[in-house]
Amino acid sequence: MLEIRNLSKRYPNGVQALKGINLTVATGMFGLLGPNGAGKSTLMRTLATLQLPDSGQVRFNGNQVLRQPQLLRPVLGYLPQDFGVYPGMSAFSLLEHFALLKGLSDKKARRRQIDALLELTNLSRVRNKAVSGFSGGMKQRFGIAQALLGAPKLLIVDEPTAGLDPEERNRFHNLLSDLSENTVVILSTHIVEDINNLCPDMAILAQGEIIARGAPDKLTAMLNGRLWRSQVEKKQLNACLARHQVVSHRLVAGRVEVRALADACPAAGFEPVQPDLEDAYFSLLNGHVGSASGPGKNLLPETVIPAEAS
Ligand SMILES: Nc1ncnc2c1ncn2[C@@H]1O[C@H](COP(=O)(O)OP(=O)(O)OP(=O)(O)O)[C@@H](O)[C@H]1O
Repeated sequence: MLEIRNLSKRYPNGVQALKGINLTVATGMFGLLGPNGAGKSTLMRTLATLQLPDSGQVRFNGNQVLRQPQLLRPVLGYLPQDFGVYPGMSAFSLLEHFALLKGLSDKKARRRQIDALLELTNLSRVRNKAVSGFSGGMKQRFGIAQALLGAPKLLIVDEPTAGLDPEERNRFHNLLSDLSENTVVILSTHIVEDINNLCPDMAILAQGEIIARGAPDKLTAMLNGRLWRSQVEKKQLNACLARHQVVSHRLVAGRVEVRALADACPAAGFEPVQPDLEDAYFSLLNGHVGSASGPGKNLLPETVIPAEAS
């Protein structure tokens, strides 16, 4: 169990990256979804004990992580957004190097674990090849192998599928999903589909605040019966944006598909549409529905669990 209480961080340039974050995360896959600059990496680095917040507490299985990071590190796996590798070092040698740094001192046990992780991440075939020459997908799988050294109980993965092709992404998802059975896995991403596919529980982070928390289908359900779709010409888009509560718009075969929120059909040409997580995400981000303090506060449905009370 991971407990985050009142976590705040302001960088020296004045940016307030985290504003009193409260979250409790149990074993399984937890998605942290947010746009660029929301504060996801700041939160991930703080949980990984790589940087300190200005205030707040983090506890993992009862231990105070910020005060005693040495208690978390042996059971922590972290895959950062970008990680460098020593040029020319093979996958095996690099894993051995990380394993030693992680304190896996028994040579036989260490090598057994490295072999198993290379197998798990489908890298046995290239174990003696330089990681610096790997494709993006292979590098990410190597990243997860190093994060899994020491069989972590808390696994933090920051934007893991950016740049992966669909096949690699699928493989990576399956791997994460298998791992989450007895581990707290926190997946931070701006890719809604990744969260939808993988996470039974999630939170949305925007401008350093948790604006919603709950199961993806519960967050989506708050839009049931209130989402409408229409296709308009590009030149009509601005008028449509001005007139309706537009959640999103995208080009479909040269025309613009507009999705809007309304309690009843907003205009001729609109038809009801089944909401998905992306609709819920945009609605919450734009304040059409959601957070207790946001612009849509009077629309707060019971299914959206706002940020936990401090
Ligand atoms: N070392 C730093 N010094 C100053 N400002 C920073 C630093 N790191 C991050 N920030 C700022 O803090 C805010 C949150 O950044 P952070 O990288 O945590 O967000 P993010 O959600 O991970 O975004 P992205 O998806 O783009 O990586 C941003 O405004 C960013 O510019």
